[in-house]
Amino acid sequence: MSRTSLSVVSDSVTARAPSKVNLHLGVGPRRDDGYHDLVTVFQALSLHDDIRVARANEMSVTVRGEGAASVPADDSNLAVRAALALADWADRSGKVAIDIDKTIPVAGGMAGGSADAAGALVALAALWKLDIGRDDLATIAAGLGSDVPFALHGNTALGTGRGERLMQVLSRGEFHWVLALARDGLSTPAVYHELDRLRDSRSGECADDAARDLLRRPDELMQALASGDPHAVAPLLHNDLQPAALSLQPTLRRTLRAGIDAGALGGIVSGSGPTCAFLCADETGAVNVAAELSGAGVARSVRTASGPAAGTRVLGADLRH
Ligand SMILES: C[C@@](CO)(OP(=O)(O)O)[C@H](O)COP(=O)(O)OP(=O)(O)OC[C@H]1O[C@@H](n2ccc(N)nc2=O)[C@H](O)[C@@H]1O
Ligand SMILES: Nc1ncnc2c1ncn2[C@@H]1O[C@H](COP(=O)(O)OP(=O)(O)O)[C@@H](O)[C@H]1O
Repeated sequence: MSRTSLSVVSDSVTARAPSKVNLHLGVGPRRDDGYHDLVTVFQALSLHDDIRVARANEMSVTVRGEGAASVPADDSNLAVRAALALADWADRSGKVAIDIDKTIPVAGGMAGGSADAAGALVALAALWKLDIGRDDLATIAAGLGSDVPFALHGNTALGTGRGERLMQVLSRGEFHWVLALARDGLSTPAVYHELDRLRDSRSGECADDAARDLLRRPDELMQALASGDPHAVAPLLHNDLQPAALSLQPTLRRTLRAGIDAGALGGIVSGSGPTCAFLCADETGAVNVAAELSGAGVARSVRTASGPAAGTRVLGADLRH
């Protein structure tokens, strides 16, 4: 090894973190700690955020891109919380400048904040050259939010517990999606709360049998994913949070209908919403559906994306000799 390469120092590292859609989201009754047990199938999508971390004299965060104005630029930013949690694990100071380039809609049900947290963890582990295993990283991630472990993991996975316990799901080929971004976001706790309210108003306490049913593993969907056939997957898309999201934002019904009318195989509210995700037969189909949806005036903006996408990974480091 030459003397030059021995003294190479990375000044900054950039990580890319994916968004997600829940192809299946089964939600159990509210637990005593306020969370809900889930059985969910996550798929990571190509729509991503880039998170750059650089050595600095103090902690700072800047956010640009999609919805940047509504993202906190203080200690409540999930990427800052992630940096502080990792610094604590490594027993070092968290003096870094974090720069987030957002493409994932904020408060859109696509886990953008979780992606930024995962990006900060992966980029900083590389910048600081930490000897940290996947399990420790996943434990720190789960402490930051239920969706953060999946943002690290990527691909397609079955999530249980709060959504933080993951098992890889076999998914063949590439799936093509159209995403209809809404004008206003939806708060995740508010949507879970609305689901509880709707369930309570229907039947009082959730019976044990009914709760077990809600948390059944979606085997048919998992077989369809393994077949790689979007026609088989589309009718099996399911989201228990969808009625709650529609109750809080009734105009989403029109968006869902417009996507199907435009030729999508299936449409669903993504997680807690309000982004609507449409599964299409192929890439050309997705481009056509996106064009028609854009013209229908039912969304703030329309994107195409593919999945499964890789988990959070380092893109590159800026080196100083
Ligand atoms: C709904 C989902 C579906 O994947 O994603 P989004 O649509 O928000 O992206 C997730 O469950 C969101 O996960 P995440 O956004 O990480 O939530 P957390 O920070 O852990 O929790 C925020 C709040 O959501 C509610 N919550 C979250 C997860 C869960 N299993 N049960 C819950 O009841 C709780 O009210 C909690 O206080
Ligand atoms: N880095 C971040 N990016 C986006 N939102 C963040 C971030 N840090 C904190 N937040 C807060 O988290 C909330 C949820 O954002 P987000 O993760 O984008 O949506 P969702 O939970 O619907 O997937 C936002 O309203 C925002 O106030």
